[in-house]
Amino acid sequence: MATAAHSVLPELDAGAFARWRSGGGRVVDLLGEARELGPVAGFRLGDRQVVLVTGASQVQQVLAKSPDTYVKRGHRLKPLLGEGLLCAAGEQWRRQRKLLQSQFTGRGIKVYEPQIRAAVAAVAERWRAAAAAGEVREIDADLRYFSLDVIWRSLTAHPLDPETHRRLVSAGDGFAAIPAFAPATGDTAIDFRETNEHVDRVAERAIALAGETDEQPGVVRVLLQAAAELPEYTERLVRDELMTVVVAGYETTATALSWLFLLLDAHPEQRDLALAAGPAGSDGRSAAIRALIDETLRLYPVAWLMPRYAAAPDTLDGIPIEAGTTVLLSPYLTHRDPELWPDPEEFRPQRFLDAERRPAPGAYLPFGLGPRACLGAQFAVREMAMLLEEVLPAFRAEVREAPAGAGYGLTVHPDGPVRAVLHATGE
Ligand code: HEM
Repeated sequence: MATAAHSVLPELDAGAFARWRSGGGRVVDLLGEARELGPVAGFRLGDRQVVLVTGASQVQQVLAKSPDTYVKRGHRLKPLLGEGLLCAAGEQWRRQRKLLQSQFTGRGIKVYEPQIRAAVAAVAERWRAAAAAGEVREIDADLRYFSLDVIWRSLTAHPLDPETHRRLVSAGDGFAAIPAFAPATGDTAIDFRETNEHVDRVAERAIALAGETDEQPGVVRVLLQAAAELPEYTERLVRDELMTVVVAGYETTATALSWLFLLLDAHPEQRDLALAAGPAGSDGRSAAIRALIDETLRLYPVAWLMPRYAAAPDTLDGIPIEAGTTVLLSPYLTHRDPELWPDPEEFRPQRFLDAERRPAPGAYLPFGLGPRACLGAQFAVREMAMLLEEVLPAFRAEVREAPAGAGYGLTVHPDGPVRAVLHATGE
């Protein structure tokens, strides 16, 4: 909460950034150091002021209460996704969001459930064969395939084909080259031509395939209708929006699922507890599975760093914020704040089952908060839950090779393949 008396921004000393940089440290370590200074803390990048906001009420203020003060300006994905929803701003963003919102409400996503179910069945079939053969599988690759298949089927009513899969995996390598926070690492411009070529071809294919079905799937239909009626919906914008949905929803969901299987491997009792919470399809089982998802996203909120730009002066926690300041929010650091989350490093899904202890506003934000919160949050949770409802009772994934740690790029991700043997358990 803003107070009348102004305090001074606690800042990392001038040498901290230089020391961190020359030591080849990770961005998360620098930010972790800043977080120790308080809920609102700063450091300087050359002549640029950066303010890290991790306190719950201040996060709430930036994202939910004052979204017109703290705006998105540019986006790390803009060279690839152009004016798509993730990168758009101002009035244009508002119009675009309104158009797609109806497709992603609780009711809107019901339409996609048969497509999700088909993608779940394909994973279960692959895992059944792998379990029978005792094969070691890269389950992170299976989960990426699954989340792409879900989006592709939802957009086009067709299963993912090998050509599209190949193009999207290549494009994904282009996205992976994007640093967590470009100014911090000083990286030079990346050449996105090849990635954009893949993205263009995939968008063309999505539109062509969606046109083959009589009943065009929701998102594509809505976009093509807009293109026919509204001059601002150019061919390029339709492409940007379609690819935004694919890109924003693919790696994020797959990465969250990879973390979930790694956490369950380290805490096998949590799988047993979730299955014991009630029979298949019961409310108890659903709530327990939802808690596994929520707790995974608390420890590993895939979009772990969200930049904003102060378009006007403001006060945060009594600290004046000048217009032009870069403001960083980190769900990852907020979710691991011991003042907000007891024993924050522990994987304890039960904390989400206790209705009396709802997180404070601003303390939990794996999907962001406020008007720019994730468009696909309900879709992502539904997709993850439908997969888990099917595969958790049927298989236990025994991880044979786990990555050494986390990579902190555009997403926080396991920094290597997750190799596992699947044991058929057949509930
Ligand atoms: C576990 C999975 C996911 C996570 C953790 C996640 C996280 C996020 C976060 C944190 C934001 C806000 C970024 C910011 O405020 O700067 C966001 C925005 C967005 N997400 Fe997701 N997301 C996920 C899945 C999806 C899916 C499945 C879709 C689409 C089907 C999607 C589409 C979008 C879009 C379009 C935006 C931009 C919204 C806007 O600016 O109006 N996301 N996501």
